[in-house]
Amino acid sequence: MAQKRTIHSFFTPDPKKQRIATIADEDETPTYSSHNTYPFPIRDLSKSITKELTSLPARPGRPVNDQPELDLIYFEPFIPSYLAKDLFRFLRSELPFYRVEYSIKRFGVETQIRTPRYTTVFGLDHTSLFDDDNPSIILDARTHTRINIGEAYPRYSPRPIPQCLDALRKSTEAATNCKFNFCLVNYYATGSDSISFHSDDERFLGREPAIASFSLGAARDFLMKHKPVPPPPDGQTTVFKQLKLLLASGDMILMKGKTQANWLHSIPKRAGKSSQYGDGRINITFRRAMVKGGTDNYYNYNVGKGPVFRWDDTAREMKEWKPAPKASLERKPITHPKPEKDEPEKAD
Ligand SMILES: O=C(O)CCC(=O)C(=O)O
Ligand SMILES: [Fe+2]
Repeated sequence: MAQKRTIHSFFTPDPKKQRIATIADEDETPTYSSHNTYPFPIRDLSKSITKELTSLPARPGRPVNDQPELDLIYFEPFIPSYLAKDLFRFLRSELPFYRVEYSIKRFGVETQIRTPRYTTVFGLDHTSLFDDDNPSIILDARTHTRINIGEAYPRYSPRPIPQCLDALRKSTEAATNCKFNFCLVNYYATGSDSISFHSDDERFLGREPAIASFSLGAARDFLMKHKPVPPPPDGQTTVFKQLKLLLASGDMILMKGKTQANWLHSIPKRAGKSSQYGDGRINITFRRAMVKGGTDNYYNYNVGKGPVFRWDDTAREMKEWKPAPKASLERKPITHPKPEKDEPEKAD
């Protein structure tokens, strides 16, 4: 059910409120979303920000549908800029990222592909549910009986959407009247990171999928072009215009209807000056996968089997992240079980 919106929610909030609603509220003890599939616990948004997300979008969306089979709603912005800036920094610091490599057959030759951006993903397809009381348990969505995760999802164990992204998912669902069970995140570290022309038209998304796509951080061009069409028998060719939208921090594009079946989109590499955020940009997409194959596909291409990366605020870049080594048995003071007074609490 869509939440009811008040008229004032369509205006940018009053600047006084901006100071109160900070992401990491100093007076609040932080809480975390934890799960056995997460490399580390993921910090939750403060209560005030979580509440503020329920009153979005900052502006109503405008339809962009002036070309054949193009069906977009453009929220400019969905998230007001002061909040988008905090959310960008928060998510960049708190989420685990991956730089996935995989191989595909290109013209019959096995080719190694390195994804030219950092990615991460959370969610579970429509056939299953995380148990609300114990998210390490997955239930069959129809019968609500426990499923064997290793049998149903043999390659990757699904990850629940952490609170910091789930709050935005709920707000997006209320604003669009669409349902989403997946959240994919891209981090473009510099202008050299990109995504090439593609459409999100996988069968596991069902017919006419709706995809909500958020931008945070540096502005980047979003290009759209129509898929090639066979020439009609009368020889007349339709001319499609290519679209170029400069996506700014806080903007959201809802792609729906026939868009994915007929149009391609990309974020090309870009040269030139950095914005106030440096070159970093986060893209968040909410989607709805219908079958188990979709879950496997999303984890395979957005998490993979490689190392975890985490933002390092001193180095100001993503660094490979490794769990802190556990104190090994040999290092435990077996002969003197009581630690010395000035021994640090943690061995590592
Ligand atoms: O970064 C973006 O705006 C687009 C990302 C995208 O198209 C995708 O992840 O499928
Ligand atoms: Fe896409």
